[in-house]
Amino acid sequence: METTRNVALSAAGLSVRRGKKQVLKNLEFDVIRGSVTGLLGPSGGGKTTLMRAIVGVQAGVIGTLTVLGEPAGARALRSRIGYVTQAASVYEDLTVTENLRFFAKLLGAPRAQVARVIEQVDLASHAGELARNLSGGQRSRVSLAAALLGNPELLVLDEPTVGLDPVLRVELWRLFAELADAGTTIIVSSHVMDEAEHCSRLLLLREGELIADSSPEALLQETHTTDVESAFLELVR
Ligand SMILES: Nc1ncnc2c1ncn2[C@@H]1O[C@H](COP(=O)(O)OP(=O)(O)OP(=O)(O)O)[C@@H](O)[C@H]1O
Repeated sequence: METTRNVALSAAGLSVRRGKKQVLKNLEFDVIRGSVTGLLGPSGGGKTTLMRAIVGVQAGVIGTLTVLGEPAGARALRSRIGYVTQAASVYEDLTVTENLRFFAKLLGAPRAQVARVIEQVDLASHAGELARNLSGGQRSRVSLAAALLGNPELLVLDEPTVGLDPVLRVELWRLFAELADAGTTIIVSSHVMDEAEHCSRLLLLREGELIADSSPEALLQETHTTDVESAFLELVR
């Protein structure tokens, strides 16, 4: 049994209805602080909806969802959570540094953190470039850098590795591991099953249901498979 202090997230009887459709169905899980949890599953499975519920921007949430000891959506959580959506939010006519200075000001984060977060996402050589001239992957890293300002305790990242080349992908996973080692809890979604190996814990969502809640190693063992893609296929058979 985990102590409450060690639990970053706790969901019980968590359901979400969007329009006529029930898109999350009675989810039950805990996430331990300082872990990297992968939210995996096919498109439309409910990953983004679950992330939106965790950060408190999803309507129609039923059940219990406790985040860092507070009910999801509580005002006190705003500065404690960093959220990166699939669509990068950057100002086109500002440079990378100017974008981050702006976000630091909004958050009340020290300006001195700007250079650090730019370094963390490997954009130092592009710091003076206008956002409009960046590639898609570079823009999404600006959003990630903004989410790192203020040292949030929980990072919620929706498909952060989409559009990145393999080298950058590996570097980003290394950064996530370092942040987790330092105590940050990370929830990261992906529909690339291979990325599961970088997570300490996997939550597999399919059509709104949690079909696995396991470590990558245990999942492979339980399903007698050698990769997460095959494990997933085995589970849905
Ligand atoms: N605004 C909305 N109104 C009604 N239903 C929605 C809305 N947005 C998403 N849905 C439905 O909710 C379900 C889950 O969508 P969600 O975006 O959470 O899935 P996902 O696993 O993140 O998919 P993807 O990997 O494609 O981003 C889908 O069936 C989708 O059609």
